[in-house]
Amino acid sequence: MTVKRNFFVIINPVSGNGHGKRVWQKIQPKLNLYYNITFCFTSHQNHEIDITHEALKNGHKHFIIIGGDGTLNNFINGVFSQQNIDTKSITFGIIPIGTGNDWVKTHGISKNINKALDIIINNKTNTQDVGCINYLNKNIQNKYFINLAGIGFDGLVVNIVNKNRTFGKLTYILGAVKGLFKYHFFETRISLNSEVITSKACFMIQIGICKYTGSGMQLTHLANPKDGLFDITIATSFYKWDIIKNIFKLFNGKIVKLKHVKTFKTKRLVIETSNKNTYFQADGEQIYSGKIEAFILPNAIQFYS
Ligand SMILES: Nc1ncnc2c1ncn2[C@@H]1O[C@H](COP(=O)(O)OP(=O)(O)OP(=O)(O)O)[C@@H](O)[C@H]1O
Repeated sequence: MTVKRNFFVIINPVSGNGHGKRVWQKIQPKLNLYYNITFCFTSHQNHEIDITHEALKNGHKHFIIIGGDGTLNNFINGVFSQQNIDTKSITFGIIPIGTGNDWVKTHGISKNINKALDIIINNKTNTQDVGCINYLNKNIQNKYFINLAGIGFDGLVVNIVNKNRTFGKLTYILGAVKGLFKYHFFETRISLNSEVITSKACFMIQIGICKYTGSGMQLTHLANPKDGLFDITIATSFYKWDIIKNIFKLFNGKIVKLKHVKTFKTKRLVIETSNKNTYFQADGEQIYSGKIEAFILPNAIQFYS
């Protein structure tokens, strides 16, 4: 008789408009056939971090996340904010039930619950880079991300979307439309690859590991999650009309070809922004603003895909 492996399941019951509980009831019997399961529902925002710490302390190394990009991001932050367990020995799979589910798009992980579950059961693992944000002028814990971090317009959209996610797939589009009436340019100074880039009218900075954000937009469409490098996109002087005119280019990746958009590859950068009301986001979760250093941890996570 083969010994069943232990898996720890984290379920966000409010993710993607509250389907978590139902999805869990549906897949629990199948999971029990293959694994010894311990599970925990999140009860408040960022609870995933404490749950992950506790599970790792209790010897768990294999995880299944039932949630969206935010739930996954909090799990990753739980993994990297502890020192007891070697992060490279940890594996995770995802059942994507969120609103945007952008990270899974890069890796071709199905949004069909049964197919996503089969990917975990097939036991084939992959690795990718992890981004780390270090606050240089504030005493705030590092923030980790596995998809994209952004400053400016997309940070504002995340701020809007996090207040109301009741519109399903349209949530991010409606957030972007609302953002059009609220955004402002910010002043920035970016140091990367021995170069300094300055702008008095920056619209958005993207720090990409993967390709998709905001429910399918491609702002770093050449990103390779395994090359040890960030894909940086910097858009300046983008006025309302420029956004409306180029809306389709946001989704097909051609946005990076416009004259106000510059792209770079780097493994480290430092960003300073002037305006206190400039929003920052990581994997669709709003994070603190400030002077930041972002650097990459090459192939630092192992997941089922
Ligand atoms: N019980 C809870 N009550 C309120 N918020 C919670 C709870 N559990 C987790 N959260 C928070 O919900 C947030 C959003 O979760 P998640 O991103 O997975 O779903 P989503 O926003 O619908 O999907 P996506 O990010 O893919 O668009 C996360 O910040 C998470 O910490």
